[in-house]
Amino acid sequence: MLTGTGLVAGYRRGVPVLDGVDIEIAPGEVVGLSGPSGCGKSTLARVLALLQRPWAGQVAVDGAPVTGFRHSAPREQRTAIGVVFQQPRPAVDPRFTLREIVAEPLRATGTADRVAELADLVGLTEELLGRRPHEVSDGQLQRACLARALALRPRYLICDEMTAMLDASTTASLVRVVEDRVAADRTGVLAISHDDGLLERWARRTVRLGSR
Ligand SMILES: Nc1ncnc2c1ncn2[C@@H]1O[C@H](COP(=O)(O)OP(=O)(O)OP(=O)(O)O)[C@@H](O)[C@H]1O
Repeated sequence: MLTGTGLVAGYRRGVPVLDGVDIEIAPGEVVGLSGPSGCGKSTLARVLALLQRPWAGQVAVDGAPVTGFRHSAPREQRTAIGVVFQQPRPAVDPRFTLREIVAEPLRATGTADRVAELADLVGLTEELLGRRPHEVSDGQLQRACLARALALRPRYLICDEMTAMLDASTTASLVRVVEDRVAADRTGVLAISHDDGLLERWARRTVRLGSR
């Protein structure tokens, strides 16, 4: 279980964006997260992905409380949680090929086979893997970002508006990739979206963050 308990987080002193949020994502479960623009969905995503330290409250991964965030997050906990953001371009190094982007988390273990397997999973051809971000579409780049997020077989996956910039067919295809991971590996998913229709189809239950 990936849990957040009593989470308080924000950017300006004394103005919390999250003010006591509780959330839990079980293995094999897709939890939707919706709410008006600015209510803190991405902030919650970053806290649960261990990329931002909450001011108060606790994140726990499979029962183990998280003590460090960002670079001080323990590797075992950091790699248990994959994350995909809305905009793929700021999330990648523009000098890398798609192959290098997908292979980034694998550098320590270094398996070329795994890159081929991941590319196949998300529908990237060998030819696309050789291109750089400016030579591919947003949808193709987002496929690479999803493959990168799945590279280390995370137990939890946070999709922060992953498909908001994409057309209906690419959206359906990426949602299918994630659904397959849920079915095959019992990955727990937090699916953040403005699109209530998408969450209705995708999530077993949806948590709504209030407006401020
Ligand atoms: N880096 C930052 N510095 C200062 N304020 C920020 C920062 N990031 C977000 N905020 C503010 O925190 C609040 C919550 O932002 P957040 O991105 O978490 O909301 P959201 O629900 O994901 O919004 P959206 O649906 O528009 O993406 C907003 O008022 C936003 O302006």
